[in-house]
Amino acid sequence: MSINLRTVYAFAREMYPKITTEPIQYGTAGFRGKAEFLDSVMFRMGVLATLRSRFRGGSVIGVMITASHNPEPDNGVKLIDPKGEMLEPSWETIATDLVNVSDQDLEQQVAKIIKDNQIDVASSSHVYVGMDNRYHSPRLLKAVSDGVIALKGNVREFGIVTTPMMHYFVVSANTKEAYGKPTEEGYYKKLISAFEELRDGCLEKGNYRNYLVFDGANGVGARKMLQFIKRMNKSLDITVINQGIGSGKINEDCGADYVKVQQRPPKSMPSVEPFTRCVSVDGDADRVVYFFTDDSGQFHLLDGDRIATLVAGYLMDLIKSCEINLRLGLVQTAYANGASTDYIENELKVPVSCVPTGVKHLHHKALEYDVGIYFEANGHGTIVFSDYAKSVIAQAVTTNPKAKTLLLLIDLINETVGDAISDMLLVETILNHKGWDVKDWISTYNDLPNRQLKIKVKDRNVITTTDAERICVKPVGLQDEINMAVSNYKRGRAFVRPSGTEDVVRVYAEAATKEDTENLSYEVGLLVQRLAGGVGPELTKPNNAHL
Ligand SMILES: CC(=O)N[C@H]1[C@@H](OP(=O)(O)O)O[C@H](CO)[C@@H](O)[C@@H]1O
Ligand SMILES: [Mg+2]
Repeated sequence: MSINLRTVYAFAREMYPKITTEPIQYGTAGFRGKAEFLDSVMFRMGVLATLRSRFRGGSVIGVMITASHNPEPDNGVKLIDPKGEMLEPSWETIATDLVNVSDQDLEQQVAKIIKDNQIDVASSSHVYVGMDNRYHSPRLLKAVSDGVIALKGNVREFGIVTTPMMHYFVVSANTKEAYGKPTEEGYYKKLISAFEELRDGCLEKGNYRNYLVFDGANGVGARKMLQFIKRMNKSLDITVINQGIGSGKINEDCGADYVKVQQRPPKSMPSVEPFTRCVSVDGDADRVVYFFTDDSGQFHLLDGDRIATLVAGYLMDLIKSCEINLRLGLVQTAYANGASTDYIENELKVPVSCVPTGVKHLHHKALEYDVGIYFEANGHGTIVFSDYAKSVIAQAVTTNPKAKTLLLLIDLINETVGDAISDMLLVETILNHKGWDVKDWISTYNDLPNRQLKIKVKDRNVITTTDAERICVKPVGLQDEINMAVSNYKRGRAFVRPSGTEDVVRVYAEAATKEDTENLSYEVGLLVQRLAGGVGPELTKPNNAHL
């Protein structure tokens, strides 16, 4: 097979010209931005995925087109490596360089990647591509596929799928189907069979009821949940809201990010019995949070930290009862509620570590344990089992029937990446086995009140951080001022960092009371505006501000 790089250049210039010189960076979760500027980025990512596949000996590389929790006009793209991990960091730089060169320099840049990485361009290449349900996604998917075709790679289009489904397809294909069948039906079948076997016909137990409300964020998660319901043997009774039909916009006033950050139910929430379990996922269904309203109308959130602690407690007990010895560990980020970290360390007595934001960091750290549980507070996470853990569990099944539950859990969990639907089915399994309702679940510890703010600044990269983003290094002096502010609040903690997905600086604050939290976040927000070049509107002063 011969490849003429001229064709790539001609293709790009004719069909996907670069229409902006604004630099774009491969961030926390790939490239993100306004959809109208992304055609050339998509074409080039198709090209890069093809090269990456050749570099990895013809293994399947995945490309997912989505902007996850971002508003509807945004879109984005991320690459999935052969084992289902996020793209290797050194290739993030290659990706950034490739999308930022001019059309004229594209041919030379592609040649450079081939040369630097000694890629055999005549070898075979396989790329899987999928997209969320944004109206501009089909156009962008075509651009990715054209990028693959320009380099004579093989492309398989999966249409509208969730991000975790794409990870599952890639791993299934690269393990020659040992992980599952790389099809939509294969995915449903794997999860549903494990879930139903774990229920074993027992749909309600103790305080656990079989009913829940599912907020699909008007995204792909809603569509897929409806497909799950069709295939499940009534093992869960689910009402799906924000299905993405009609006028609802993706993530607008609904979905996991809205519910977590605003700390309130989606605007379109129907009236339900107090204490009904409600679930919200984000636009590409890789995050999940639970929430409920009590009998006085008060909203309560059960976020990623709650899911992580529930899973850790349950798995620890189960492993113990199987009489096997496995090293279990939990990974969080700085956004984890301080009360959850205390609970993990002091009550569960499980080792816990803190890493920078972004699933790639959490996943990597979790691989150090036999059973590694990782969740971002926003509900993005999963559990990974080492090969050693899997063999010990498989061995235990021969002598202890309880180990069968562990084996089924491994099938239910999408180990490749955080998966909102798989995580939800896991939580439902655990609550069902324990006979727990949301009151039992939330009573394990009390969250510290917390608040996140987004601050607009001229250039968010003036902020740099260290110690898993908990300490701000630049601008000089900002951290000292934050420390001073924090010292005035009981159980106070605050940090700032530039977002990797939005053009904002994020402020996080927690403290013993809601009032203190509001004040602390406001104070730190003002500090960022003053010392890091704030350009946004004046911050709203909390009612009780003492400043
Ligand atoms: C505070 C927060 O929720 N940050 C999110 C958000 O990253 P930022 O870099 O903070 O924009 O999007 C990431 C991708 O979805 C997710 O991994 C991360 O947790
Ligand atoms: Mg997402």
